[in-house]
Amino acid sequence: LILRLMSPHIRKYAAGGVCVSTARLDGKTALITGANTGIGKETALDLAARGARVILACRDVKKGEEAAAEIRSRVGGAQVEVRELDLADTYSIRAFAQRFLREVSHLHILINNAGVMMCPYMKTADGFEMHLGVNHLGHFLLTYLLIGVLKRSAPSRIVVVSSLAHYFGWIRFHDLHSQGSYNSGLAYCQSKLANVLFTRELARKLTGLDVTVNSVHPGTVMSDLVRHSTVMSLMFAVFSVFLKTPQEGAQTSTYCAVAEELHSITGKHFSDCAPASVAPQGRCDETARRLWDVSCDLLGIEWD
Ligand SMILES: NC(=O)C1=CN([C@@H]2O[C@H](COP(=O)(O)OP(=O)(O)OC[C@H]3O[C@@H](n4cnc5c(N)ncnc54)[C@H](OP(=O)(O)O)[C@@H]3O)[C@@H](O)[C@H]2O)C=CC1
Ligand SMILES: CC1=C(/C=C/C(C)=C/C=C/C(C)=C/C=O)C(C)(C)CCC1
Repeated sequence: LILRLMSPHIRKYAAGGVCVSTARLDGKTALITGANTGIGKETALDLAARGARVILACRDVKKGEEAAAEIRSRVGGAQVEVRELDLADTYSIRAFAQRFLREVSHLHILINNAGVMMCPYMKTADGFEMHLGVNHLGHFLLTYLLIGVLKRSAPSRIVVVSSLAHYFGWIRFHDLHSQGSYNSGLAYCQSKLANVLFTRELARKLTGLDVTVNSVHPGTVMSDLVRHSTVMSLMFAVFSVFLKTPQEGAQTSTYCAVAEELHSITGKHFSDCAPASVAPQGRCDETARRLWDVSCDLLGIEWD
């Protein structure tokens, strides 16, 4: 009964920061990975409502089309398109980028949102551990392939959806793919720390080019992310009143993508539409550079 009485107050508190920017995005193009559900879908809806052409990059085109139809029904005149992208397969990422670059001339907002959490030990098509492969390496390659169009479209922004979970991660350079020992929670935390370190190093490399990159903790959000963990699914069900809705969880991604006051802010981390602190292991330039070099080697690319 107490919880029920308190519920509206808890909900108001749990909802967190709101993006109050009224910035319009008419004539702008945005690309969001994993936009068929959860935080990505709500971010896509918000950007579409601001007038952007929004490309939903999804591994399951059918699910993507369902999300696009929902967005069109909620936002009159929404310009949303679905393209196939499986971040667990570098062939798919390259095919996606090739088609994208053929069909789309500008890209003003890239949101690296897709993610997998606490899955059983699995490898991507290229033999990368799934968390590292999808959450970090897949987005690393995608960003590499799209950096030219982002530069040509400047001012442009990259938003990397990381997590507070990066605090509990460290980069295990001696066993990046967890072949020696695997803990699904730690593998997730490692990949979210990689997101923060990637943001840091990319921001350094893009200095002066009017392409910014910031990372985000969306909050603890009720979504399909916990699908692989029974314990987490139960916790989410029990604590649901404390969790953000996906719409609330999308606020900080949207804020980093559109807020006027962030036009020249880069290499920073945000939560609840405000600057947030980064764990010490996420502030180490040497680790960021080392991870960058290892990622290039694994993907067979050169990116200075
Ligand atoms: N929910 C939370 O509490 C928190 C979430 N985050 C981060 O927010 C981001 C969004 O998560 P959220 O919306 O909660 O989770 P969801 O599980 O609802 O959404 C994740 C999205 O990523 C997609 N995805 C997974 N694997 C791949 C792949 N191989 N290729 C392409 N797309 C893929 C999923 O597609 P499909 O539907 O086909 O599986 C889905 O669209 C993630 O990066 C997550 O780490 C961070 C902190 C907390
Ligand atoms: C125990 C507990 C909570 C549960 C937290 C959980 C389950 C966090 C999950 C975080 C995730 C999934 C991060 C992803 O990057 C709440 C709701 C804060 C309320 C207070 C007690």
